[in-house]
Amino acid sequence: MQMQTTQKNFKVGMTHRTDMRTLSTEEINFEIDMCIGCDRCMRACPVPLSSQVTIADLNRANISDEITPIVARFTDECVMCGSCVPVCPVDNHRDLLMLSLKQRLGISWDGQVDLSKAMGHLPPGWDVSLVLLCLREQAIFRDARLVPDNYLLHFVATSDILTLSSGVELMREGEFGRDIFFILDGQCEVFSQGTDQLSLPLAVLRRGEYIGEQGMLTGQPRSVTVRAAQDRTVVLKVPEQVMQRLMEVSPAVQDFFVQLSSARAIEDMLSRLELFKGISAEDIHALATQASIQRVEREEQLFSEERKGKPVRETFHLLLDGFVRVARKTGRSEHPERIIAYRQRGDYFVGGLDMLGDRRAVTVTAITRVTVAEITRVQLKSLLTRYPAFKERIQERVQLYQEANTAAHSAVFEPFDPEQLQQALVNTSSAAEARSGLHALVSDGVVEGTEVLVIDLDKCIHCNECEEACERRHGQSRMNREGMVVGNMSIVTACRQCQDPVCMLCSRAGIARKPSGEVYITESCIGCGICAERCPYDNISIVSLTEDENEVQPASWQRFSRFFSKGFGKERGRKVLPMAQTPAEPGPLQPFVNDGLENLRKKIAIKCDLCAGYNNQACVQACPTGAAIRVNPVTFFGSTEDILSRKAR
Ligand SMILES: Nc1ncnc2c1ncn2[C@@H]1O[C@@H]2COP(=O)(O)O[C@H]2[C@H]1O
Repeated sequence: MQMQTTQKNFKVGMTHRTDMRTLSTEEINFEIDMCIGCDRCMRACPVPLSSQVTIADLNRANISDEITPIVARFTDECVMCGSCVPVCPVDNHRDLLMLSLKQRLGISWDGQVDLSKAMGHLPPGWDVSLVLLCLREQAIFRDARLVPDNYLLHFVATSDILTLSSGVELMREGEFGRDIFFILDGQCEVFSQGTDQLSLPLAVLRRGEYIGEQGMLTGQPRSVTVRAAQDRTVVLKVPEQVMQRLMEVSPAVQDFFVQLSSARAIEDMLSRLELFKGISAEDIHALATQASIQRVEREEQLFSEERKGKPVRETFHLLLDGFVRVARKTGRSEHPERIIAYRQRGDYFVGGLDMLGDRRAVTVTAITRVTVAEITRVQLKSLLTRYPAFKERIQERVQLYQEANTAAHSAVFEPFDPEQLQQALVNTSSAAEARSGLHALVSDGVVEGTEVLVIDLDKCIHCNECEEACERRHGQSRMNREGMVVGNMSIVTACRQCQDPVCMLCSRAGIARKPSGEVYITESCIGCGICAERCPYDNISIVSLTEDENEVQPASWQRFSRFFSKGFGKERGRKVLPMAQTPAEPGPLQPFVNDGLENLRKKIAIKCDLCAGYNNQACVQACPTGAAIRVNPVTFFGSTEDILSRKAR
């Protein structure tokens, strides 16, 4: 028996696992010896194909070269959710055994490519080699040693080739979308929506350039509108998961792509900021390309008081996306930190907020996943010297920040207008109460949502109609009306449709987002539970589609399916399949549908999708007193720029 030892890249779709390690050959043999063949792991496995594979097949594959095509496919489809581990009576690490198989088999992009779908959409006169030639014009694909032809072929095979007539819209400003578009031929015009419905032309993009990376990387709505500017403009529309897969199999592409894309995002953001008005396009371009980018995870610090005096204090930090908390240590054990402010995408720090202030450091912590650009002291100083108006604006801003810091000593979040919260229907008895409520909203991440369901407790008669209507419509209630109480409002426990939903990091595209913002479960979902684990707010549940968790009965899925196909848009009690009731765009990823295996699905995720596909929301509609309403929490705050300009008035 010859075991291959080559270690292939195995990161794909597994960013949720931080506890992975490679098993040695001795450990693999030990684990297989321990296995009693009870098959409980296979029954717990959510991958539909697991019904066709036995544990004996997997054990054989683990210790020999006997790998059947179905075991190879199952290994590729394993999402490393870990469902197999807790059910094992002998405490085997079946997940790590699957990992070792994945390593031995390598990535599926090394294998054969099925180009039939791509061939069907080629424009007249085009062939696959021309598509590859055009893709090689993209800076990130230029080096064939980093991205071999076979990877590009897989890339094309799992994407869509579109041929557009002049004027056809590729994306609209403000809509959500996570696909990226590579221009293969022709050109596209980029517009920003000005006032009075006037479009402001920003740029023309040509073959060799790409569009839509900001939505893909940050989850934010499209920053501009893009239309084809020539007849027969040919673009490759690449789903997020396919781009992620390419970046994972070729990490060098990832570094290059993130660097290029961040430079564009910074340039875009700097040229829109009031602070940078009057600075030349060349200087903004130079700042953007030289800035360094940092990805900060939830609850990690961007910088802290302990780093006082370190270079960070002289750096300009620009938040490209996400939310942060700005605080200062109190030295008291019961309230160790005092929150001074919350900052979001587009906000910035100069020398850690206090360059000209009391020179005391602050601690800045990510509340959500954050991307931050750092502009160094040298670059900043050069701007301050060459642009007096910029220097003046910085000084004004720092002064305002300092005032906000001083106000923070009264234990309230100063740059907040309680009237605004009142307008947003929160009727609190005092401004201080509103402010402490605001702290709760931010700390609990409510502000991260785009659509939050709240219940006005003054109007609520506790009839539970909202939850029951949800259950009637979807078969399972997707909400719990009890949640955090702020003033007289209850923040319902239900999906808030986050700005940058971490649940959407699904390698199977089991969750997608409609252009209008609703995040919904797609037909590709297998209920592996990774999204539920990722959701910081516990707003996703997994339901079994079988009669008995331990007895897999494909027939019950078929029964659900029948109701699904008949029950479009109708309320059918408990029997409706709990996923979006429309063929909502964007749909599931092609490789995971239409292969017949959906009939073997065992579980599915459920979450509130704002009743996608219906013309009203069951909970809001059913409330007899009008207590249940939807609000956009970001309107509670405004950006720091808004807040400071209000203060200055
Ligand atoms: N000023 C600009 N010039 C050229 N392209 C842009 C500009 N601003 C944004 N874009 C691109 O247009 C895309 C719109 O969608 P995204 O925000 O996802 O990503 C954006 C960028 O790819």
